[in-house]
Amino acid sequence: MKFGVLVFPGSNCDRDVAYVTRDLLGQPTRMVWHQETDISDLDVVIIPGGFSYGDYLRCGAIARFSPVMQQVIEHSQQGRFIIGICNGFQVLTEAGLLPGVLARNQDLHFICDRTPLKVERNNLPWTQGYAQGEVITLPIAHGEGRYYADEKTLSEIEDNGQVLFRYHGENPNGSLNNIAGICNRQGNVLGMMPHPERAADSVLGNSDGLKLFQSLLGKAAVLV
Ligand SMILES: NC(=O)CC[C@H](N)C(=O)O
Repeated sequence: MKFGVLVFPGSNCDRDVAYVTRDLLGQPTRMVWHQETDISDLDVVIIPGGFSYGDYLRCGAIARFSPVMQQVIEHSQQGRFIIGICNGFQVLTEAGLLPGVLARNQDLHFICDRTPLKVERNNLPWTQGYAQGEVITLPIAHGEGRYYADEKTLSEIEDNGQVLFRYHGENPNGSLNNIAGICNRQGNVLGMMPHPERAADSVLGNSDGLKLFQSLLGKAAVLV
């Protein structure tokens, strides 16, 4: 399965995630500079964490205008897999590929921590390696992670089962309904604030994030 990791000026988790897909999982992986316009060779697009364009204005607000994003939108329309992690989640909401927004954390501080998460739904390629309701721990590191959506959107994503991960116990940033990760209606686009790539190698003492990438392997790239 071929993975592509988008690189914007200011991305800083791109190599970490490529280490997971290429070195830990042995999958072909290439870095995709944000000015590229042909990503048709990819099965999975990863939008990594970081500070794209310095995250001035609003996180992800400039990155979504990068040339590659038109191809990312087409990739999603074809039902192929896209995962946005942290800054990548922010880019996906800014691009309109996922509903809602990520606003400044409730206490206005940048948070760097480890947090328990509940897997809300395990019948998607992303999460099928986990048990339904399993509690895992992943690192978080963000200043704008407070998930917000208007009432109608929020009840739609809840009713459609689009919430895949919820903060368990303490809510670190004030996200509505403790939301930490959601997918689009079709399930092929996933955005999450926690960093699974930072908890994928057991040498780091926690590999709860590895299954997220592992679960995808061998799955049809196109969901209906
Ligand atoms: N780790 C990240 O991707 C951080 C995203 C963004 N810069 C924020 O602070 O919210």
